[in-house]
Amino acid sequence: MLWLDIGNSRMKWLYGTAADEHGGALAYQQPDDLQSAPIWQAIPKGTPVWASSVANPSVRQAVETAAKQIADANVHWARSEQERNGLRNSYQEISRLGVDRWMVMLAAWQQEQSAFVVVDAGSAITVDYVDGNGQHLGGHIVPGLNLMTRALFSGTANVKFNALNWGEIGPGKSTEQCVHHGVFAMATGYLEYVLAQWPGAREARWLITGGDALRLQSALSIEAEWRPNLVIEGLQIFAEER
Ligand SMILES: Nc1ncnc2c1ncn2[C@@H]1O[C@H](COP(=O)(O)OP(=O)(O)O)[C@@H](O)[C@H]1O
Ligand SMILES: CC(C)(COP(=O)(O)O)[C@@H](O)C(=O)NCCC(=O)O
Ligand SMILES: [K+]
Repeated sequence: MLWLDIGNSRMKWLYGTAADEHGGALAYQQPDDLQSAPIWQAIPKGTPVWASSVANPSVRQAVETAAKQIADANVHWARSEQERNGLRNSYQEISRLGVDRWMVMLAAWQQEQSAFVVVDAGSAITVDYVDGNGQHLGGHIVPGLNLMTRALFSGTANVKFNALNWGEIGPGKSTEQCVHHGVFAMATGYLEYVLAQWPGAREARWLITGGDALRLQSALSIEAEWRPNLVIEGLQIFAEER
């Protein structure tokens, strides 16, 4: 089985048999970039593929084409649901909830069976709160570290630079430092706000995933369990019983 987690910045994969398990990630600009992922050449022809995607339909199309042409494989797409295994979606319009958010909640709920907050720090930072009965209480969507930085780059004339270096929040003494420290303070300060203001959040278990998870985890005042493959773990639950 090949498992794919397709976000707005990167495709992450896990190919698994007990004897042979490997994972990887590829950042993409254009949908077709994903056709060059090395995983397509690495899997046996006809391998079943399960995927969660929050990218646009042309990305889905590119993935289906690569799977078919290179690996003769069909792709099964996960979707958000009203209820599964006692976990209940709070959205009125079920399918509007990002499927990656549903996947991480499924994985977290299976493990915890008690109240949890799950943070997915990718292109966007999503935070979802589930109570001890499996009821999704709702969540937040805010821009991630990269997106916040790019918003500054695109909306100002003199704030532009390359290397990205997160982790500090003190006063900066260069454009790079001022942006890095400030944006990191926004993200961590925001999460501390959720922790302090959502009733019961401090008593809940916290889990964190996504490309910026480790950086944020180390800055949080609450212990959040780092689970790098949480979307794929949810996908495996989704694929189990249909
Ligand atoms: N090679 C990379 N390309 C893009 N983002 C990266 C890369 N390595 C780490 N990141 C960080 O990961 C974040 C994106 O996380 P990820 O979980 O891959 O996003 P998404 O699921 O939205 O595709 C960015 O904010 C960035 O800081
Ligand atoms: C919020 C998201 C953009 C996060 O995507 P990501 O950062 O993982 O690329 C994605 O879950 C999404 O497109 N959600 C749909 C809107 C919603 O969940 O309400
Ligand atoms: K996310």
